[in-house]
Amino acid sequence: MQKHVVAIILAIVLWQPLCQAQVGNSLYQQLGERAGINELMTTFVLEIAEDERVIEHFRNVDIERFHHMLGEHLCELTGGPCTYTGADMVEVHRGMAITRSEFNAIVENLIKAMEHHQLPTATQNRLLSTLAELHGEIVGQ
Ligand code: HEM
Repeated sequence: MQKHVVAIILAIVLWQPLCQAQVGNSLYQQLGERAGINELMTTFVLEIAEDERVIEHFRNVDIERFHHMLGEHLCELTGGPCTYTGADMVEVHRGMAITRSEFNAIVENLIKAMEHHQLPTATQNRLLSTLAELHGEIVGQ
């Protein structure tokens, strides 16, 4: 009996730092911090540029600013040490009448970019679910 108690206490003591390490492992870190996000956004923007389904929206966009703002936004959103200085999501997408299919096309582009950078599936899913929460602020505005 005493052996079991010791084993349980040992398991708890050993398990705790493991759990704490996971909490510290932010999505920002999993994406490779600012440099990783920057590279991911470069590939993402290139994917968008080749996508006939959405390219019309980006015809007159300052791509350099767009790329920078995307990175800043993602950095803040994933727990990184950044302050997003761009426009509010509803405000910037207002009047674009973005459809669900267009939103899905953008998500597909992001998945392609994440695959290109060989991000683990768990990291990809974490990012996708974070962005899915923005759906209502972007589609149909
Ligand atoms: C989760 C999905 C999305 C996120 C997180 C997102 C985020 C952003 C961010 C951070 C900006 C920069 C704002 C600024 O310059 O101040 C932006 C701009 C823009 N977004 Fe999105 N966006 C998303 C989906 C979409 C979709 C689906 C489309 C169209 C198919 C789209 C079209 C645009 C365009 C055209 C701009 C440039 C606006 C301009 O500079 O005038 N976005 N978006």
